[in-house]
Amino acid sequence: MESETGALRAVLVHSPDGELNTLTPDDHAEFLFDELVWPQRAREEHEAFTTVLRSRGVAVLDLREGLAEVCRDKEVGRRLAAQAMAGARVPPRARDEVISWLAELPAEMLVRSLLGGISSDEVPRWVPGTGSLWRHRPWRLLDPLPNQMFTRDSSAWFRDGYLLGRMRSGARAREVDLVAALYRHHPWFAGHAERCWNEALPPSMPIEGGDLLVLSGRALAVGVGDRTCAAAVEALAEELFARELCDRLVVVDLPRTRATIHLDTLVSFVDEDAVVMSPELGGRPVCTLRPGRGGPVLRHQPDFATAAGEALGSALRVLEPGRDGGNHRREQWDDGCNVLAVAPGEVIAYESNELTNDHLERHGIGVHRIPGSELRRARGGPRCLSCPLHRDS
Ligand SMILES: NC(=O)NCCC[C@H](N)C(=O)O
Repeated sequence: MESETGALRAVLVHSPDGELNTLTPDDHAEFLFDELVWPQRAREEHEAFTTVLRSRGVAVLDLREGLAEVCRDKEVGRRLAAQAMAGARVPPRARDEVISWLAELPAEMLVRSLLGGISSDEVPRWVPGTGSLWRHRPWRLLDPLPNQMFTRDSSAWFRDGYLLGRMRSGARAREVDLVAALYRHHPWFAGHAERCWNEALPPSMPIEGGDLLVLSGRALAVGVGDRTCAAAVEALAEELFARELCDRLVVVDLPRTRATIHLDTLVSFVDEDAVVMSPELGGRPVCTLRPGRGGPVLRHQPDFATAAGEALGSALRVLEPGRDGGNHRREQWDDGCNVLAVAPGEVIAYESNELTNDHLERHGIGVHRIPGSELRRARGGPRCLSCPLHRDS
């Protein structure tokens, strides 16, 4: 992966399912959803998204199906069950038995439980250790993963390898275990097991894929804000520079608000030399990190466009829908700036963001408009819903 806009050849997605059904008015915020969504409609919207991808010749791997394939190997299934149970609400004396029960389920059912969560009363009575309170006061034994559909955040590909997310919120931490298992065991990724660029970085330093933009085969842009911390970026720079994978990080300081959780909520590439960008990003502090003898060397930059243009080697065209008037902040909240390029000058966007989409079309960008009335309630757009695995360079 050496760009954000080269013709998209393969992508990892996750079609939402049972994990959306389990949210309640009391806990949706804890799971980083601003509202409850209508699961069936969200699924249909997601299907509309993958239909466009397939119609453009993109190979689509669905995480749910891919995981079921890898869990047919019982050892892999057992390891995933054990990982899930390590953080689950299960009394210690029943843990091994519950792991064995899960590991023996058909692969599809195991995957459904890992994604959708488990209530204690779903565990069959014959599993030893599932005693009295267990039956009479059922509890959520394993939390669901309703944000798994935002495959952008749990991992990100750069060059011929990938970075695994270190998620800021516990509600998303387990997503990474599932993606890591897919990369380790699915035939699509044969030969890539050793290509995780940030394996050595500790989980205590959060970094999420939505904060990473691939500027070129030598440069990344990284947002530091609500989700990704400066320490993680510093460590990432050291790691990538030491491996000589990259020689420039453009680091953008993001506002810490719900509307601006990741860098890609404020900017995405729409063409080789063009971005759609919220005017809010324009005034943010930006610097570059480059390799130096005593560690990464920091240089302040006037703004994102200048720093990114320098990395690209040519001026960046900045399309700012709000500059023409109209209430762009409303659309930014609904992921107007979070579009997925399927080829240079051709993007997928939510249809409701009319001001932004019209602006892009006036500037020569082709826009595939998809429905997103339910999906956008979780604060993620088409870019968030996709993890590109391969693009033309
Ligand atoms: N890259 C992105 O902006 N991803 C969207 C993440 C939305 C999810 N509900 C979250 O708060 O993490």
